[in-house]
Amino acid sequence: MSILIKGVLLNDAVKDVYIEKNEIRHIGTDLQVQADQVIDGKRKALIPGFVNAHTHAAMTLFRGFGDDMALMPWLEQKIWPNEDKLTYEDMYWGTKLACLEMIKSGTTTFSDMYHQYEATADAVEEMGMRALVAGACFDGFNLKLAERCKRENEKLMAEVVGNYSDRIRYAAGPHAIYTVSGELLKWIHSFTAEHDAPVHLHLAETEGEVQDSVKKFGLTPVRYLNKLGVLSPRLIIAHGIYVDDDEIRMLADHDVKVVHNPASNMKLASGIRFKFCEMRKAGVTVALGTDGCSSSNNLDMVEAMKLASLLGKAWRKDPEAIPAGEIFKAATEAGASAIGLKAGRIAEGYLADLCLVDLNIPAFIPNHNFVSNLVYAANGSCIDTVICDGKILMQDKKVPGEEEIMERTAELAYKLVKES
Ligand SMILES: N[C@@H](CCSC[C@H]1O[C@@H](n2cnc3c(=O)[nH]cnc32)[C@H](O)[C@@H]1O)C(=O)O
Ligand SMILES: [Zn+2]
Repeated sequence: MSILIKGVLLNDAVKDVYIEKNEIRHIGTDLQVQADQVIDGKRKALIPGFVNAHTHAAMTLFRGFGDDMALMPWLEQKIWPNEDKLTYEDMYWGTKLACLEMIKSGTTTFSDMYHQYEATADAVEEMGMRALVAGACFDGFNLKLAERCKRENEKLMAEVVGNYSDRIRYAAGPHAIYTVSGELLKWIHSFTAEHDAPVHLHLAETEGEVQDSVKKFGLTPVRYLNKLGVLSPRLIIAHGIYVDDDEIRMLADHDVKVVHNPASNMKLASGIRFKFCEMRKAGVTVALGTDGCSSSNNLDMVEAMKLASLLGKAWRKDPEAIPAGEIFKAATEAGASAIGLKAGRIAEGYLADLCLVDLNIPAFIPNHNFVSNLVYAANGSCIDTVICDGKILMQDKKVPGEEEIMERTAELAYKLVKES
């Protein structure tokens, strides 16, 4: 299987890009190669596929449900009681809708933390995307439940993870420090060290979480994790809003990855002063995510880039903070490196996870500065073609089977919420 993209705009020059199997093989001008498929890149730009580094895919089912609430009442009153009722079918179709939405807005990889590992993985497998799927758990500081979480993760590793293609990888998914005991966090740290797997955790998301952490553990969230000995390069923390300078240094020293979720942080009013610049300066890998569709309420990484950049400028009163090129890197290269993928860049030898952007729309006219237009002027609907793992997932803005996915998910979500 090979693809030749002819005459496409790439970093301000017109290039040909040749893809063989799942890799970018050659980048040049006027490449004379035979390919199974040829894509005309005229009036299109080539970018790496986005990496949505924190989401709960099947939360598409709860889009528009439980709006305008703060994190804890939203989770406790609206989300958790309904998540308990999710069936395999709900999860599978909810994830398919998330994949559809992500493909349509240029995301090729996402890092997920939700229920029912297999339902998520089955949907991702069929949609052709890449995902880091977390074996999510919380023990509520209950020893019996902690044991259950351990057995579930062991079982996933022994019997489930290997059934999927290498587009799907396993992470452990302890939910947060207010729902998961220190003992379980430590167990997860050593279990994942043995298997060299990432750990995906919500951390330092609200002021309330920090206050509770100080009350309960005598330490702020990052210091608490440091004391438990679970900070590592495999740890991916979502949110990380409430961290001081010493904690940023701890994150940098242990090469912990941080995911900024601007839409969710603003909608739940969790906090706006995400320290993007300080973290980058300290050498922390900062990726970008949307979070789930009940707090986001979409999975559009183009929109997330704009929100992150503008929010960062606004609270600092500094228009020079987080320029377009920097947030574009967070949404691509940093996301890929956070989850350990050789992707997020267009270079020979990198994974063929790519998007063609339609330049024939008002947001790209004039095109003095492509990255500026992409971040500040466009939204996810500018994406025309998506390639993941060397296969075309969308062409001319059409994804095969999209009508069925929308119909099925709408029905299931309606039933779920109506019965709540
Ligand atoms: N309770 C599950 C695992 C949790 S999945 C991840 C959870 O994170 C929830 N969630 C979504 N967004 C956020 C957020 O911003 N902060 C904290 N939790 C969130 C989501 O609704 C879901 O319940 C089990 O042990 O089987
Ligand atoms: Zn989340």
